Amino acid sequence: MNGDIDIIIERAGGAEQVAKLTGVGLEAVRKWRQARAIPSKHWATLLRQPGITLADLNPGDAPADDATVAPDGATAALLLADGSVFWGRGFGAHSDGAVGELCFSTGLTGYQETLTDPSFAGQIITFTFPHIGNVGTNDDDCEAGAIAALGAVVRCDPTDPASWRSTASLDTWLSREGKPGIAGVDTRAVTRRLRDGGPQTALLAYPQDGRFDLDALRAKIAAWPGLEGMDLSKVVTCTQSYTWDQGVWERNNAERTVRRRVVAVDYGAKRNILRCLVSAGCDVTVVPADATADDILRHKPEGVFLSNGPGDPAATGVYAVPAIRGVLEAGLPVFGICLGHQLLALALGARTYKLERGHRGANQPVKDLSTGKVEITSQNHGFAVDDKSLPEGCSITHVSLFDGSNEGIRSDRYDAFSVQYHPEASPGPSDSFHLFERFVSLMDEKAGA
Ligand SMILES: NC(=O)CC[C@H](N)C(=O)O
Repeated sequence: MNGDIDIIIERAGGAEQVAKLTGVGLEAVRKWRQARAIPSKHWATLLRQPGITLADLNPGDAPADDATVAPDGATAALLLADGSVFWGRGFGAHSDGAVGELCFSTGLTGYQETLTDPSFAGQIITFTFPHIGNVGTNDDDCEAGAIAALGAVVRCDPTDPASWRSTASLDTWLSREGKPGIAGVDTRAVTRRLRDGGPQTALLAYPQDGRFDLDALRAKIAAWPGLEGMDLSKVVTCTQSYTWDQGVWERNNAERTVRRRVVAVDYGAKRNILRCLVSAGCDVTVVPADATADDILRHKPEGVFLSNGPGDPAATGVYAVPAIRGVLEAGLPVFGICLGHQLLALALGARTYKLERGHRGANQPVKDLSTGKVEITSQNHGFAVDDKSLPEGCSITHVSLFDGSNEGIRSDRYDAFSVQYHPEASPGPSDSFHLFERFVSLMDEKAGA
């Protein structure tokens, strides 16, 4: 791409146009800049070409720690706790500053499912795939009734939706849902920071008046306590029990006539988990996260499902663990996914910890230790079960082939098993659907069927 680019250097006291490069591409601009050894922090650009950002001209560079003035064209900013500022173009809803944990997701598809996955409450998502928003949004692909993530960080400006299924653009949908987005960010640089430096607090600002008081925004970042110790299930769970009867559209389970009564505890459940349970042969009643064992057993379930959800498992465990222990002692089959896996582990006496690098994306290889088979899985978690803390009578069943962390357990004493990953996919591969059938088999065995 070649065009005219005005180079503006920003120094204390003001900005000065120092060059006009005509008919050049990005490479020429980078070389121009390198030849003059202009550091990032004195570097701003007024770009004549749409679609080029400051990040294009600073590939891999740390953005300026002391940047205080938004470069021309920037309407939004992503500030990290380490002091860095990424400028970009805002879309979606205006925000004076959404603060939370910044994470990255490597999924190539499914941004709508990702943004609505309740497990992302308290988090700002950086999408490593550059084209986000290009197929728009619709009413069917939501994993919950609202967007759970605090905001979206993307590389390219979302284009007009190109899909017959789209009913609203990403921009319109985010606006409607009151969530901000920022485009034009060097998401590779953001991701490297998280990969190398671990999880950190960040703030996404897309102010209506276009003004950025960076000191005030940094104070907001400093005041955010972090996800550790935070129970967010209570924020995203349902307020009342309800039944769920919709299955997965591409799975026809009509041949299964015997159905099993399952209570699903909603710590922030994704809809596709409920659909998979129905398709595997379950009649599902969903109960709120703080349901006690008695509340659960009142529904006379044949099995209990523990859902995914946001936040720190240890914090949610304060009320979830006693309920799960009651269900285990009642002798019911139990199946947990993600937060449900972590809570089951806590109930069995193990510990959880915060990962150095969370697993988020639809390309995570997991080995099933009993069969030796590898499944490509969908994942979204920042905490994990500490293998070493598993008590006797509890086995490790699955392991991550990325970092060796725990991906699944089974109890020898109870009919209970769980996985850290998301067998319901959405988005992602459905290699692991068989786990829902395994849960139903446990209930069949119990019923003597
Ligand atoms: N998807 C989930 O259930 C996430 C579990 C938990 N909040 C974590 O980050 O590890």
